[in-house]
Amino acid sequence: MGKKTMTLIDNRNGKHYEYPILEGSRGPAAVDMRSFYRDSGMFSYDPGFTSTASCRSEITFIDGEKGELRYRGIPIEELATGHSYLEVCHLLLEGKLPTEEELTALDLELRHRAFLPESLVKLFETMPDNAHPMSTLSAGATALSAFYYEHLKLESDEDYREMAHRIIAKMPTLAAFAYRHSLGATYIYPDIDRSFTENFLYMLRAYPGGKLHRDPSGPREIKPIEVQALDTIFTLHADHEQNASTTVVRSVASTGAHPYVAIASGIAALWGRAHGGANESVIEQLRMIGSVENVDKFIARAKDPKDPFRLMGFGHRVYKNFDPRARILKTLQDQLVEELDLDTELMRIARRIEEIALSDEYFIKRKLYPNIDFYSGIILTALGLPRSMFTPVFVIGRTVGWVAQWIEFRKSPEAKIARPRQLYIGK
Ligand SMILES: CC(=O)SCCNC(=O)CCNC(=O)[C@H](O)C(C)(C)COP(=O)(O)OP(=O)(O)OC[C@H]1O[C@@H](n2cnc3c(N)ncnc32)[C@H](O)[C@@H]1OP(=O)(O)O
Ligand SMILES: O=C([O-])CC(=O)C(=O)O
Repeated sequence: MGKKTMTLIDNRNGKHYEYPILEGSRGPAAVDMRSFYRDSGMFSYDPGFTSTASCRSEITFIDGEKGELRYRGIPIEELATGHSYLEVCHLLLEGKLPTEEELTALDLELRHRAFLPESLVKLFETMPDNAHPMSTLSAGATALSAFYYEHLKLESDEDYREMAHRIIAKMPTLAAFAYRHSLGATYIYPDIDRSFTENFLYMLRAYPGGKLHRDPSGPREIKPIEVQALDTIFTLHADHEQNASTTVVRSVASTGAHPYVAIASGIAALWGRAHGGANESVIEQLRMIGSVENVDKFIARAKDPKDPFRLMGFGHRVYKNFDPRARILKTLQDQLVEELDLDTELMRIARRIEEIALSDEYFIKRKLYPNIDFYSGIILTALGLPRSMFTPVFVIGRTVGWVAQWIEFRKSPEAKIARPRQLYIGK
């Protein structure tokens, strides 16, 4: 039996084009549309890429209507409750969860690679006092490309692994140094005896000499429950298919640039309020709302088309249902409320917003639900992180996703330079 084909018609001139139906496909995407666009000279106009797939990927699956998320086929709920962030890193990079030996090897490798080249540390000194940690972090990631220029040419799987592990391991150190620089505080170097996640809290909290103490007004002991909560937060942020920052990472990859520069570009893209920067804005907004009694007033503002005010942490391009990560964070908040002394007033405001929004015609019609950024800030605050470090935490968690997507792109036989067309409307 011959291959099945589909006929597409260019309705500008009635010309017919015939293409083989892709194996296993159903519906309108059954043929490779690129052939049609190429042969007919047509292209689609899709600002914001609302319905354009830029790649095929095996890494992350989202069903936005149902509110489902899976990394390499495993539901996020299972990963967040039953596996560590390092296991998730292995899963994303290698396509499977690690054995015990593989996990130990990855853990040791990341501990050893957490240190920054000493002269890179001087870069932080060139930044203005009070620089936002996201500026410094993005500059630091770019600078790494100069120190590890050899990663421009990757040949073996081992080369790819080394490149990936190096940047994943160094990102918490870059973020912690960026933060300490913004305070004018002495840098605390990674402690090889501490795990990936604990080390980050340690580098943020310790005094020079590495001491931690129980003084509630100063750096405090790191509780295992804090490490576990932050580890879960890293897992929830680890990947999210072709979001804006990952799209930037893949676009930069498509020109053949250094992987660490692509990741620095991802950091820049993540910073904006419409994307990862929303986690910082949510807390600002909850504080601005101030009390449960004021919630209605701000909901009314969010609905007013003439008012630019938007509810931060609400809405998502793909989820037309509750973001499953927000659900997990909400449960985590309930579990931590006593032990971590969460800000219950902010929690009450957040829950009231959610309650009103989910029963309001405006939000229902537009399918606007809380996203991951809505609930993360309250937990991060209880962990002692200032607002300016919320998006850097997102960066630390997401670095593995960016790297995995970069590698998938570079190894794909379909990889092409990212180069959309435009509709010219000028003279
Ligand atoms: C990790 C992440 O990146 S998750 C996203 C984090 N960002 C935020 O939380 C910021 C607030 N949310 C938003 O700005 C948007 O919902 C985005 C950027 C996340 C998604 O944007 P898009 O998919 O392009 O949706 P778009 O902006 O077209 O919104 C669709 C409609 O919902 C409304 N809407 C979307 N989000 C909100 C919101 N947070 N508050 C009030 N109204 C909203 C829009 O005004 C628009 O209404 P209209 O149809 O009457 O014009
Ligand atoms: O997928 C998106 O558009 C944004 C998002 O939730 C993420 O990057 O985690």
